[in-house]
Formats: sequence, C-alpha cells, structure tokens
Amino acid sequence: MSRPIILGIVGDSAAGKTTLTKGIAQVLGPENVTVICTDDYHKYDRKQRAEIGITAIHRDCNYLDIMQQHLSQLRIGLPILKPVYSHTTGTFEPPVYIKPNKFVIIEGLLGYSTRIARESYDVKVYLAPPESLRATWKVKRDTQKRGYTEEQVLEELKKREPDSEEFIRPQRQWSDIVVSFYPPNDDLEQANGHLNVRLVLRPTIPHPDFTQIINYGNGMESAIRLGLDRDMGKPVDVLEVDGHATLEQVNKLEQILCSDMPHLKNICDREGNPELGKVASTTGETIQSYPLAITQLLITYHMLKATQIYS
Ligand SMILES: Nc1ncnc2c1ncn2[C@@H]1O[C@H](COP(=O)(O)OP(=O)(O)OP(=O)(O)O)[C@@H](O)[C@H]1O
Ligand SMILES: O=C(CO)[C@H](O)[C@H](O)COP(=O)(O)O
Repeated sequence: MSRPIILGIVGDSAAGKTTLTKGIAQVLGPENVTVICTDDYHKYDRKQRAEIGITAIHRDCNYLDIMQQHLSQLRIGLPILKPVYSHTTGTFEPPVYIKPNKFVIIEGLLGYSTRIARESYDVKVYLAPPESLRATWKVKRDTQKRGYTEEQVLEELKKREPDSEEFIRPQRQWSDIVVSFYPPNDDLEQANGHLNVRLVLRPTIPHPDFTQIINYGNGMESAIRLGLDRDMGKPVDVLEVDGHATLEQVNKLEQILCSDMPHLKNICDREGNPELGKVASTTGETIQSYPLAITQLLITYHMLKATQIYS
C-alpha cells in the first residue's frame, strides 16, 4: 500500500505556519494535499483554559497521545477521525473523517514534542521569526480574526512566555529546516512587507547543492548568501535571501532547485504559478515575496524528493 509523504510545520502561535502551509499546498496542488492543524488536539476549550489557568501551548493542554496515534495512522495511509477546534467560537465541533491524500501537512504548536510523532514526518520545518515580529503578527491576526482585543493578546503572550520556553522552542532542535522571516535592519515599517528569510539547513536531509551561489558575483552575494553556522550547538548551512533580491538573482537560485528536480520545473515557472510567494503585507495589500517563494520551493523540493526516495 502506498503511503503519503508527511511534512511537519511547527512553531509558536502566529509564527506563520498556516501562511506557509497554504503556500506549499498551493504549489503541490490543493487536491493532492491534506492539511491538519494540531490545534484540534487541544484538551480544553477557551473558557475551560481560562478557568483552569492553563495556556493552549502547555503539553498538558493537548491530547499529544492521540495526536501521535493519528500521525502514525496517517503515515501508513490510514484514515483518522479528527477532533475539531474552532478558533471562531473557541469551542469544539463534531469530529471529521479524514483520509490522507498523497501529501499531508501537519501544522501546529507541539508537533515534534514526542518521539513517536517525530518519527512520522518525512520533512520537518520549524518557524522562528523574531519574537517582536511574531507579536505584531499575533496581535493583528487575533484582533482581526479571533475576537480578541490588543491588550488581551499582549497579556496572553506574556502569560505564555514560560510555556513557549519550555514546550515550543526546544522543538527547533528536531527540525530539518528552520525558517525565519525577518525585517531588514529590524525595521518592519521600512520593510514595507518585503521581509528577508534566513533558512537554517541541517544535514539531517540532503539539501540541493547551493555552493555555486558563492561564486555568482554581480551583487548576488549581498542579496543571497550562503554560510556555515551552528544552530543549537550543531553545525548547519545557512541560506539567506533578502526581500530586495532581484528576479534575476532569485531565478538563478530557483534553477539550482529545479535542475535537480525535474518535477519542480513546472512549479518554478512564474507565469504558470502566479501565486508563488504571494502574501498579504502588514498594510493588507498582496505582495510577491521572493524569500517566501524560495522557501516554498525548497520545502516542495524536499517533499518531491521524499516521494522519489519512498517509491
Ligand atoms: N511570511 C509572512 N509574511 C508576511 N506576513 C506573514 C507571514 N507569515 C505570517 N504572516 C502574518 O502573520 C499572521 C499569523 O500567521 P499564521 O496564521 O500563518 O500563523 P500560525 O503560526 O499559523 O498561527 P497559529 O498557530 O496561532 O494559528 C498572518 O495572519 C499574517 O498576517
Ligand atoms: O496558540 C494558538 C494557536 O493557534 C491559539 O491561541 C490556541 O490554539 C487557542 O485558540 P484560541 O485563542 O482561538 O482559543
């Protein structure tokens, strides 16, 4: 029996998981992708959490045992009866029957927090924007879409900090790729939606050979950079793409990805894929972000590679 290829996207609240997930699902073809958000495995609804005094990101506030069971089922291509948590009402809804498609994306807060869960993924991504950017994103999203006031969101972030430290951030160590979007010069307003990205590439999966970008010249080295570093003590490659990189520069990077992966060729074609890298900026207008496009392509590359390895 064939099994789906499973991608994990983990990170703190409003780190950009849903945004990245949507982009990758669009690239892979929404009909081929099953998306699961692990917020559905919360143990308590919004009112109960307030009464008990527990945050949604605490391990004990989530059915991690059921989450990992479901992941193991999906990994071998079996259906699950998934709980449903509504962010609109802050309550649970009837469960839904889910049969995995060719690709499954599991996005959420605590997806790498048990060994059995971690073993279910083919590719593991961790999202780590600077905390100030995450707070800006959370305030905007929670006030516009989840019925909170700005004060409530800021208070909640403060309350959650010890749990973020204990339960969320340690999961970074289990990822194959750490993705951090950040404003140049730490100035979000000046960035005008054009964020840079820093991609930490761990040697836990084989990445495309990016070394040729070191020799590009023509300003390439300033907008797209490859270097060596340590992340949580371990040696890693770091690929950085600036928001102001030109189409010509980004095309070269895309060629590296696409030449190694014939299936990606159609996806790399910008005309055929006008949605690639599209995102709403903080002012609400839709912009095309090359750093986001490269991130989507790199993760898709690994999904397709995993399909090849598996078959
Ligand atoms: N790459 C990005 N570029 C610009 N804005 C972004 C990006 N990623 C996220 N955002 C902004 O941050 C907000 C929160 O992002 P998103 O909903 O994807 O986070 P999340 O990690 O899925 O959150 P949660 O776990 O709380 O549901 C979005 O509504 C969007 O405004
Ligand atoms: O950290 C979060 C991830 O989305 C949410 O705050 C958590 O899931 C609880 O949801 P809500 O605030 O809508 O009750």
